[in-house]
Amino acid sequence: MKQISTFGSSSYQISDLQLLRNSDDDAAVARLLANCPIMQLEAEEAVTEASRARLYILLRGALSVANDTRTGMADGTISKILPGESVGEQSVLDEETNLSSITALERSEVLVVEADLVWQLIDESNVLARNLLRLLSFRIRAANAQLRRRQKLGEFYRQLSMIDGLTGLYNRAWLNDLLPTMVATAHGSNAPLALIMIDLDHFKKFNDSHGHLAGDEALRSAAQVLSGALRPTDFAVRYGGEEMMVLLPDTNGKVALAVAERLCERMRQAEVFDGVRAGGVRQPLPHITASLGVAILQPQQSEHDLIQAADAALYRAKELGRNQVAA
Ligand SMILES: Nc1nc2c(ncn2[C@@H]2O[C@H](COP(=O)(O)OP(=O)(O)OP(=O)(O)O)[C@@H](O)[C@H]2O)c(=O)[nH]1
Repeated sequence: MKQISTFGSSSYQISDLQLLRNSDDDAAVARLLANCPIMQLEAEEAVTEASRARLYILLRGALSVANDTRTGMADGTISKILPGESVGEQSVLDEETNLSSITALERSEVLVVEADLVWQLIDESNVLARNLLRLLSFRIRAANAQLRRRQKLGEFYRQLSMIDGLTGLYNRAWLNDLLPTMVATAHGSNAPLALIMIDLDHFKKFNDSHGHLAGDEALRSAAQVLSGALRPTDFAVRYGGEEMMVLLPDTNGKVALAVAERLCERMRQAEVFDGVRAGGVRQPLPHITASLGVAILQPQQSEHDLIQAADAALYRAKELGRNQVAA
């Protein structure tokens, strides 16, 4: 980076500098800038002493600015600065180190304005203050818009991380997040909460006989039975390998048992097909069955104990011969 002239001895005009455009008195502003150096950078050359609080106004070429490279706040944003635009306003206003790293994308010429002079310009000509306010307001709006986009994206990924990839049901992370709240809500409002634990029968044998991929298809069919048979206020969760769970808010024991019976029947009737074969023909596989255990949240009961109660009921259904419901 080498000095090639000063603003006063160059042919650049105040109108070339966005931050100083539309002043009442260009000549007065030009006088203040007269001794400011114009530095030349070769392509890929970095601005030296970029950390000093200074204003850099690009006159020719293009700069790349990577934000906040050393604070850990770096968000990977890289901006391209074009002639007339500036870098470093924020650090001058904050009287802090400039944490951007500035590099020339091609041979460039940069006007360097020291922080003291920026303040003098603000004091003596309100054009800089006015343009700075406009610029900062634009940046706040852009930053807010970016923040909103990121929040949306974050929420999207958060929700995605709560869904089981194979079945599309909620996963264990969702359960850990939501069940304590559901239990607390039920206790708080004295409303019943039912939990049905579902486990496919002899699933190991199914896998062994038809292959793991067919087993996956069976899990998907079972999940479809659950999602297709529930009210919008109910939730179906893949609890573990071939264990699933249904949560029914505002549902008493009698109704929960009826729902479990319905699920058991639909599970029995669900068709499972092999994966797509050559020629597109999908082979039907033997039907799967499931055992279901029903539990209703008792006063003072924790979510952990509620799950255990449903698990114990499921165990009884298995003991009684599988393909049935127990409470
Ligand atoms: N295909 C497939 N199989 C799975 C998946 N998760 C767990 N399994 C299988 O599910 C089987 C569960 O077997 P077990 O726990 O012995 O129970 P089971 O054979 O269903 O017998 P019972 O529950 O007593 O009726 C195991 O063979 C697991 O490998 C999965 O995502 N896909």
